[in-house]
Amino acid sequence: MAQANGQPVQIPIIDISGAAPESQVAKELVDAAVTYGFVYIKNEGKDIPVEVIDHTFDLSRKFFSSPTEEKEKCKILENNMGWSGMHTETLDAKNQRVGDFKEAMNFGEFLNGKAQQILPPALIDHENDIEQFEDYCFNLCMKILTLFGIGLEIPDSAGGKDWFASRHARSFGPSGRTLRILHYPSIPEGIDYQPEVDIRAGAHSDYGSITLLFQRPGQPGLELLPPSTNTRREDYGTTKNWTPVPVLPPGTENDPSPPILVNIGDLLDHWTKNLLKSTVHRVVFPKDAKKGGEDRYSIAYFCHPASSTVLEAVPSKRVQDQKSENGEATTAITAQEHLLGRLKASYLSLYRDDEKTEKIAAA
Ligand SMILES: O=C(O)CCC(=O)C(=O)O
Ligand SMILES: [Fe+2]
Repeated sequence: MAQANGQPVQIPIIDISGAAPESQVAKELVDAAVTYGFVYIKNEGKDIPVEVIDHTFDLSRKFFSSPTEEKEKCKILENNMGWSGMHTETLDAKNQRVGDFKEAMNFGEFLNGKAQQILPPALIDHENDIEQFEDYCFNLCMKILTLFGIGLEIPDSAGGKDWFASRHARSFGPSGRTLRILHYPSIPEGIDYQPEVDIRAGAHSDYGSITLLFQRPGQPGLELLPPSTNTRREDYGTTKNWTPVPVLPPGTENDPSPPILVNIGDLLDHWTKNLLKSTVHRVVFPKDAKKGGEDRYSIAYFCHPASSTVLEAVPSKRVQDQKSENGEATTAITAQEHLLGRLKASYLSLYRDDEKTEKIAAA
């Protein structure tokens, strides 16, 4: 396993399919979230059928190989839905020379099975499939959030195991939930590629409560900074603490599909007073990238509580015993305020004025 600061980093692989007692699984999940902010969920197709995942990757390939003029028709808007082309995002502007070597397509929430955005020609006939995949992801997130309720020992009198999950329920209204397909091309011939500064997705942490990440065998590139290394942002470009996150960690090589990675986002980190860690990660080119190599495709599902959720104190002793970063009680803001704060910090030019901010909030 890869080393960071001399310490082996071994992200746990957890089977949540019911083979092990729930309380044990919940404890392992919380421990992984506290130590690494990342955990692998063993994937034997019980929560999301393997063919559904494979089909979504097929659709992703179909979309990204469609003509640019078609993709332009669904260009990303201030509501965070749509297509963003190569180099349009720069996730770690301090340490990057050019924008990310990636293109992505964001799907916002579906309403009664219908997308609330323009779908590109390549996907227009697959609205149901995409909605079905989104639904599987949502249900898996609810299961994981329930396990967090158990693992953090929220008393039944305070809402118990449903405490987190219920605040994510669709019936509570809109949320920042986003399904994102990503394509990282291999390096085109003749480009002035500089491995020290050119990166597929710059260092960042995710914004929501939890993220699901689907990867493909033979398409590595994800790396994380273990929270224990306390790496400073200004050192992201040079630090040796970056640790590869393999697509197929030992023991999963023969599974029907790679494990699904789950990572904690900034909102859940904030909500739990930094007990569960929102870990910085990035996507790099393979070491021999100059020789071409495979394109990388991944799918991320960013789960958020309902926008109106007040991020009040979590009724868990373990969370309450946690000192806030500034030593004071965390002010209760809403999920929506939290997301807007993070979006504004990252995409200042896009969220320049309050009018746009309100549009996003209403989305
Ligand atoms: O593509 C990946 O493996 C990671 C993507 C990611 O971190 C993100 O979109 O937030
Ligand atoms: Fe991410």
